Amino acid sequence: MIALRTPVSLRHLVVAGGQRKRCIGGDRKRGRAQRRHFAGALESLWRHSPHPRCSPAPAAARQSNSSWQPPVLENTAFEEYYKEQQIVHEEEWDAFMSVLRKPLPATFRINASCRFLGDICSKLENDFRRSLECEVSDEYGEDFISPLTWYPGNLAWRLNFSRKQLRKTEALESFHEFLKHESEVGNITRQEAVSMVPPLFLNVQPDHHILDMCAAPGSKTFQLLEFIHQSKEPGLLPRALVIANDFKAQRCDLLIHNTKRMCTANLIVTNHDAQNFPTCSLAKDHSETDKDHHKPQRLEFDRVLCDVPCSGDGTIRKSHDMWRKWNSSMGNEFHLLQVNIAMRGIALLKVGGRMVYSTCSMNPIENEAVVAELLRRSGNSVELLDVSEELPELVRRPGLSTWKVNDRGSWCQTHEDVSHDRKNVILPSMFPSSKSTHEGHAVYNNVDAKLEYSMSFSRNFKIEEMSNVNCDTGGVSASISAQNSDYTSNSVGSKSPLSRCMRIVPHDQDGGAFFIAVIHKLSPLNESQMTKVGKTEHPLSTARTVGLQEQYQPEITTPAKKMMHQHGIVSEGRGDNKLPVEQENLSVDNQTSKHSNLIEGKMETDDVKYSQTKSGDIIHRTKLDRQYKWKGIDPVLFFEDDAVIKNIVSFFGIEETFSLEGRLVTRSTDNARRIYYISKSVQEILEVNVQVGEQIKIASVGVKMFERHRSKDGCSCAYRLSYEGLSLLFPYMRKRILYASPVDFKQLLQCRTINFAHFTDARFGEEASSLMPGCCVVVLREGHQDADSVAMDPSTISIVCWRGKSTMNVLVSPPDRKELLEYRFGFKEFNFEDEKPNKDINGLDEGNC
Ligand SMILES: C[S@@+](CC[C@H](N)C(=O)[O-])C[C@H]1O[C@@H](n2cnc3c(N)ncnc32)[C@H](O)[C@@H]1O
Repeated sequence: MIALRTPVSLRHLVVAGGQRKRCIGGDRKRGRAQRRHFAGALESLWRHSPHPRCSPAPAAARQSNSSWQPPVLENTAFEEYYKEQQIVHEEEWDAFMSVLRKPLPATFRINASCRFLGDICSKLENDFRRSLECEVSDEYGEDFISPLTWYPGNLAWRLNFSRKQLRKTEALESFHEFLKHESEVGNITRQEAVSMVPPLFLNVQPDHHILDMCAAPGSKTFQLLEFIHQSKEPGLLPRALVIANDFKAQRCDLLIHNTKRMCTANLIVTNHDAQNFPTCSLAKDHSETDKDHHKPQRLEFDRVLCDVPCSGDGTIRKSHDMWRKWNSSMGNEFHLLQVNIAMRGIALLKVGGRMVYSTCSMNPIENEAVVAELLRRSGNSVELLDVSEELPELVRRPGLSTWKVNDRGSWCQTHEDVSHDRKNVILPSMFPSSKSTHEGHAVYNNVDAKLEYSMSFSRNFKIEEMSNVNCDTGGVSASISAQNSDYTSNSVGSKSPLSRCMRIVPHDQDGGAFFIAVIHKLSPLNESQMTKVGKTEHPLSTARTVGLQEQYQPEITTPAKKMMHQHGIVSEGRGDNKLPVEQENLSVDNQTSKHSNLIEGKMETDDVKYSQTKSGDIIHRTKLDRQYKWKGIDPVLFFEDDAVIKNIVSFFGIEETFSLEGRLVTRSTDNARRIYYISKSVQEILEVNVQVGEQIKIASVGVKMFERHRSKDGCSCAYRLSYEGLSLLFPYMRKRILYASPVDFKQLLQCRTINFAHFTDARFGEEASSLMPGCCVVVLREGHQDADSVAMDPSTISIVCWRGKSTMNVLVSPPDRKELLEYRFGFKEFNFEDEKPNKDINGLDEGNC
């Protein structure tokens, strides 16, 4: 049996009230909005609760805010619009609408490349699936938690309740805590099931260069990173790389924060309008003189994910606001931006490469109309792939072949129906009709529109079942394909094979809605197609469209935003050398983490004069900043200070086989406080970028590997290791390594600081005390005979520590320590919430244990 933790709901109201006191100026407004939001949330919980006891009295919510209104899950315009568009069959309409009003089941994905994959899966199966089942099966059914059958490797799971119910149900508290913690350390990503689909259709390989054009908040980027890191050996990096881009700087911050959990050297986060994502072509004369012919001469990608900004009405089940906001012009407003972004994606795609176009909208103007336009513009350079054999268990429907365009309440079948003064807003490309002169497309003229129509309601159809459909688009000359955008026909159905697009509809699998199309590039775009990509003007400027998107999309909300604030996350390259106030005010915490930069403060110094390059100095850098073309973003600089590198190499005993040349970077205003490590593939891109005059605006790159400290313990190396980069470097380290017994290792994780004399294994205490002060690595000693076998064993557990005057101090964040304690030692009671940060690395000498 379950019971709602009513006090939690009340606590939310109290918190909201409490915030009011603290609010000043504009924040007061936000406080009011938040209270309204909480009241709405309570009411919504009440409405949707499957259990009468889950019903906090709406009166209580009303008391807190007199303007409280129950959420209205209705919108007549929405219903009329989609009925007219026939996005589902008439008989299905009620089922469709009723599912839209139900809470969305919570779903999550396990990180395929995480270290404790087996432990997490077994915990899910044993601790939660079996044991919780008896407790909650009355309410949520026997299968209250089950894997999504279509997701490879049983790595994605679905719950029989929404995220809200998960938060509010007492019996699920430990499960909720588990999900929160695992998300924080990067083992789990809480993501809507349908949103997991597009990356799966990219068929990513370990050597692929991948562009994620509109990437924030980064759940799909994270998936792509998982794919490329799945089969890595300890210390070896894949050849692949991901460039994750987003136009909005604030959303780039979120993207950086979320992808940091992956600790990857193979990621570049960029901040461009995807419509104009740079090509970075090297001049011909340069490529001819370049000896290394394997180096990229132009930025091109094997895979492009084009998950474009959209009206987002496919998320209506979780964004209740959408019911109120939705109007029929939303889809129209995004259409051309989507076409332009996707055309840029096609231009950047290698011949033979795959691009996935996707939206979380149900609107054909943002979906099939965009794909049809891409096919028209690209002519025989691309084909729409039939992927019906891939992910066969995923229930999906074919794309529509007919739709209409609604302009201010009037329906138009063709562009000719559009009133004269609206013709530049309602574009020809929004209509299915086109008189394609394209031979390849002409093949589809034979397809009976009725056949496609009826097929659009059958599930998981096979393209082969369509007798006369042929996807060969070859043999069309460039001059013919250049004429493809001809919209003069009066026919209503599209001539493109749009049934190959995929629509995921909410009532098929009790999820959200999504649209996916997979495009294969057959030959380079010709010049006129390329020019068109650059020249198309939107009746709405990009700024306006982004503004629209802000309006329609839920803001980056609380938990993630709060975390970013707590951890002082900003785009690493943005700003003016200033840390956020919160971060600056943090006194030294002796933890480092992939989630935070908390180690700053006393362990680092700004008064060390640092030479950026062999010849450079601070003045040189300031000049460089002034020259740098991207305002507000710090340039990425290759770290080439030989003296510092030699010192680090010798201090930690880093083997020559670990490539450092050209693989260390820093940011210009960072004063080389942090040094990041990049993969070979990233290095090559950065080199090309330098050669082409910094065309790529880089917000974040690589994995943090070294951080400068300012300890006065007498350490001979100015840098310490970062836990984020440890797994990569450790197999190549020969010095500064200590081996602790399980008892001492566990104690270190629990206490953070231990006096040398207090280790259970006295010999370990002596070894620690005889080590020179400074950063070191403590390895869990278990069954290993020699250093080589330890280093190359992927299951080796090691942590970054600081050997102080008389103590050993752990430099690992609380969530990471919790993870190690739980999965390595089965210790579940570790609660770090109340843990106070240590004030000072020297103060640690008192020792906590
Ligand atoms: C649908 S969301 C992407 C979701 C993301 N792929 C994920 O799975 O987490 C669309 C994103 O596009 C970004 N965006 C909007 N206009 C853009 C543009 N012109 N170029 C690049 N990104 C843009 C928005 O900031 C937003 O983060």
